[in-house]
Amino acid sequence: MSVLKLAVPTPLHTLFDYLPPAGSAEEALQPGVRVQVPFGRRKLTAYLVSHSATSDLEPAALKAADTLLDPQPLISPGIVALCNWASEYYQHPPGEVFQAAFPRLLRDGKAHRCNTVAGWELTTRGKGLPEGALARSPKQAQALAMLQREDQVSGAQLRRAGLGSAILKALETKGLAQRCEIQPGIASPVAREPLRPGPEQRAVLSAIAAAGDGFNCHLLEGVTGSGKTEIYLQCIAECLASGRQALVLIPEIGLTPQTVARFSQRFNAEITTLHSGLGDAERYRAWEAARSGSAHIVIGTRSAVFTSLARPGLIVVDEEHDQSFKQQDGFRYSARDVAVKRAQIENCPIILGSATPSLESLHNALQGRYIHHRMQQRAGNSQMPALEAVDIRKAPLQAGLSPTLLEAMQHCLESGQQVLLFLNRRGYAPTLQCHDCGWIAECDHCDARLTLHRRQRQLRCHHCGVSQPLRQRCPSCHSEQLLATGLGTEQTEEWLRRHFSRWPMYRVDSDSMRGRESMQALVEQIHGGDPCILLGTQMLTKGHHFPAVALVGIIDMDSMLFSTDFRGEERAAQLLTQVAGRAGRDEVPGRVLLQTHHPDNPTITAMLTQDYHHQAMAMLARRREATMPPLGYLLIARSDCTDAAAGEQFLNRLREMAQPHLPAGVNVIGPLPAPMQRRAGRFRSQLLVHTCDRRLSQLAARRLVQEAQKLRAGGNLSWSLDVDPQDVF
Ligand SMILES: Nc1ncnc2c1ncn2[C@@H]1O[C@H](COP(=O)(O)OP(=O)(O)OP(=O)(O)O)[C@@H](O)[C@H]1O
Ligand SMILES: [Zn+2]
Repeated sequence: MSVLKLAVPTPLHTLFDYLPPAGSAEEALQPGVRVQVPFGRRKLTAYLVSHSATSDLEPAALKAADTLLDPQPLISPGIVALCNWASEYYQHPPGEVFQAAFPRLLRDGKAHRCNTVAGWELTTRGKGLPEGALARSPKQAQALAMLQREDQVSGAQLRRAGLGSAILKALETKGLAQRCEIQPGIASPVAREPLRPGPEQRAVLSAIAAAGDGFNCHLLEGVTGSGKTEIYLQCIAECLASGRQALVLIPEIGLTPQTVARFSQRFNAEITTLHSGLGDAERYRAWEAARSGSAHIVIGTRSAVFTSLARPGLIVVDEEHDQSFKQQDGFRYSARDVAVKRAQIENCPIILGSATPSLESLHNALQGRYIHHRMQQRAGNSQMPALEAVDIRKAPLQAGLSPTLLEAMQHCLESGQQVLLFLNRRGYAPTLQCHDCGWIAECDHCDARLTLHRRQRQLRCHHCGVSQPLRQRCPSCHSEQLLATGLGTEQTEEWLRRHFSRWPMYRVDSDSMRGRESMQALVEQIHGGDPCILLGTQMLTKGHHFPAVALVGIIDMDSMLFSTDFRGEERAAQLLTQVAGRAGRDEVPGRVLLQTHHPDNPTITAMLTQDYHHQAMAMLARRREATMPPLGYLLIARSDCTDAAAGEQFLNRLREMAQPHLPAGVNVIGPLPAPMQRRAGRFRSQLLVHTCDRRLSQLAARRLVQEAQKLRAGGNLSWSLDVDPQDVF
């Protein structure tokens, strides 16, 4: 008897046993094929993981799968292995993990169709003809010559050459040509002239080449503007030349148009993009191009890491430190870490690139697990910008801007350059308060204040999305003295529009930049190089290359200090280095002004006196002392419930049940309320598990999930386990 072990998309942490569908051939049942199964009263699309000779179920209880949906697996054995690994490592239900490897239409059980194009090729007989044959019918001779030159030619290509189907049919009748299906773009891609690498780039390129095309993880730590993208491009050119595909992961959708443009300028190749902005049909087509091998380069955000490739040859993770690589709900995985595992499984090299590498990757590089490459100079003739703190204690601020910053802006704009201002808070003001009684506008569903959005005359919660009309009076004492306190981008924008009206001003945050097109249009404007003011949140900082920006102003540096999370200082240093790195990327030298009330704060002095690498080394030493990641391992079990007490009770029970099975060295802390305990009307608590050993951490993760499943969380309580969480407090 053969029993199928299936990953069925349910929240259960197990594979399910089914008998093969009636009449299905044994050899068709390969890992990775989709199978439709009866599940309760529903029909679900499941994925075959493995076979077994036996089942723990009684033979009578074993159901047969309904139908085999694919004649052969649509995902490669590497992706099957990757999903199995991820399900185990992240302790996430296998069915949901396998879903990540398929586009929605296929998850829903739709039949698979290739993106093929109808075309023609020569038969064996046709191939045997000498060049210049069929001279008596010139059109047929022309078609023959074309088919001899290129193995396969699409119908459209032939028609463009004036060769209609009648001519091809004539060749078919003579037994010289036959119809075929061609995968578009399969022709070999051509790389256009690369830039001449500088000395540092040359060293990196030859070190990467020397490591070979088997698995190796390269950490490319290169200061902002050092030309990391050029390294990716040249490595991709090598990969394509050897007939393989490259997968490039980037942090955010906002970056796609620019990145894709840089790649398509360099390569005459099929480039496909995968990101959350695609509709189901588009996503399916892009996925199919990657899977079938017709796309040479696949560029995508987080979830693209699970996309099957026909001939994987290289993986690049750009801005590898970026938090958006971590999925924060449902299947909580780190796309960067999954990518490294994938490269190992597929036995291909991977490049993790950043000016501000995560402490995890840096640690791995220092331990010798990754090959470490550094570039400390900017590419071409540009220099690293100069950083200065602006002490704003007692300074008269206008919309958050000090006289020093205003003067620098004026000077920069008048000399024809662009200014970039960074303020990581959207809206007009983060707080609305009654001056007479002290009432503060708070969200009814979250432990959070409402942000004032003045233009829309709304109060909005940035955590649950709820909004309400702006009130005229305090609901508590009816006073009209409502004060907007604190500063958001909308407020600074309003002021700048009045006082710097000579220059165009662009606000870039998730309120003003809805959709990919708006960002793309703006990027083009900025590249035009005319003087202007850019004001934005971190959306503006990520990886953009704006050659004309000469001044960067960090309006509220202090909001980046004093985080309680253990990753707080790492994030602040990364963000600041990235923002500062937008300045002076061309010939004009850059200047960065940091406005602060705490000029002597150690984070600020470190920023001013050391580069990111040195700060990171000091942070790593502190992590080592505290045995925190990457020198310790964390898990968080979370509960989420409309009833605060029930959630905490659940975690208490979980702790009691798991504790006796946990070996020494596993420390369980909590349950404690989550940092923002109430969010969108639900109360969140958490249990923190700390160990100094990855094996122990994995053991604890398995045990927690086992016990949590026994607890059968009922009603509206849900729980989750987060392996290698991003935030703790
Ligand atoms: N070898 C080279 N010769 C001349 N110019 C180069 C060279 N390499 C890169 N550049 C140019 O330097 C600029 C910065 O390069 P790039 O954007 O790749 O840097 P980066 O390291 O990716 O920066 P960031 O981390 O800030 O995104 C680009 O305009 C690029 O064209
Ligand atoms: Zn809310």
